[in-house]
Amino acid sequence: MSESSSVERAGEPLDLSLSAAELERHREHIVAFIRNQLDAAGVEEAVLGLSGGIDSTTTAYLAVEALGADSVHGLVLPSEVNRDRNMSDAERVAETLGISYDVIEIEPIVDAMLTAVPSVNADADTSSDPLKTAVGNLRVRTRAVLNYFAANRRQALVLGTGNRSEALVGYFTKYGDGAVDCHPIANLYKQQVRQLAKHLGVEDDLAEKTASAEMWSGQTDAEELGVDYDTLDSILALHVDGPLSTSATVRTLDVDEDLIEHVRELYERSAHKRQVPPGPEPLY
Ligand SMILES: Nc1ncnc2c1ncn2[C@@H]1O[C@H](COP(=O)(O)OP(=O)(O)OC[C@H]2O[C@@H]([n+]3cccc(C(=O)O)c3)[C@H](O)[C@@H]2O)[C@@H](O)[C@H]1O
Ligand SMILES: Nc1ncnc2c1ncn2[C@@H]1O[C@H](COP(=O)(O)OP(=O)(O)OP(=O)(O)O)[C@@H](O)[C@H]1O
Ligand SMILES: [Mg+2]
Repeated sequence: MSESSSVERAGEPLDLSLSAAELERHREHIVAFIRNQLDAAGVEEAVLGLSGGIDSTTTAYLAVEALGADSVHGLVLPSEVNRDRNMSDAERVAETLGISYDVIEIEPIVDAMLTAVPSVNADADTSSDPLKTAVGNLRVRTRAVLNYFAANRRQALVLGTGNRSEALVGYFTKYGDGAVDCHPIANLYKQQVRQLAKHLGVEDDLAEKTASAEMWSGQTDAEELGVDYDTLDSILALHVDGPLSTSATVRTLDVDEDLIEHVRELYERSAHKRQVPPGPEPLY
């Protein structure tokens, strides 16, 4: 990766866009998937976290199509680092869809946990790694606890919002936003999620919003990953999911070889997040 820019971009990203007919097939396939997941679990409701971002918005639209508005419940869970605009967008999504939702401030819960940890004092500098990531992940895992409390209470499943791009590079918190019962949009690369969102009627300002995990102020996915999603998706499709060699991927996308290696390393290092936690072989 070059030193000059913190976000690498391909000269010629791959066009992964789906045709209208393909988008319609994905829509039907995912809607059927959600219904099947609930049927198999013997429950009638689903809950999901609403962040105002495109992954949760798209998943919420699909869930309402699958189950009806009365069977979907949203959790809007602001922390001190969430932008107000994103939280009001999350509420806008719930209101547009006509689903019930709770707004629960998570910072007091996070603060209580940090206060309870002896080695983290109240004045600790949480703005630099590794504490910054640890606290960010604590916020994400606090949301998972609240999502499961809602699911237990309502006899519901927790819908995840992970897409294919995030899953392949491990860009999620293990047992945080990864702690869910199923991921309806798991087959779609990030740019295809945006496309499906527009196809479903999600407003453009939501569909085109810059992706952010909002684990700390000012975080964007592209800056942290070191690559923008169109480029990341292209490398994943050609080289990680697909058969192209490093050099062929470099030529096709007009990117540095270092960037391909960076993405492959993210993929390999995050294998543990895509697996069930292992134990030793049985001993007889
Ligand atoms: N090889 C290995 N085998 C088994 N387990 C391994 C392991 N390496 C680490 N681990 C375990 O995994 C932990 C690290 O994983 P984890 O706790 O997830 O932490 P980590 O991967 O360091 O951080 C989460 C990343 O996901 C991003 N994120 C999180 C949430 C949402 C979004 C979003 O897009 O919205 C993005 C976040 O910005 C950050 O870059 C280690 O502390 C260790 O417990
Ligand atoms: N403040 C929040 N309140 C409730 N749920 C949240 C909040 N922040 C994140 N989440 C949950 O965690 C998921 C993962 O966050 P992520 O940022 O990857 O997705 P997104 O916000 O929907 O889309 P984008 O990646 O484009 O920002 C969200 O889809 C949502 O379900
Ligand atoms: Mg987000």
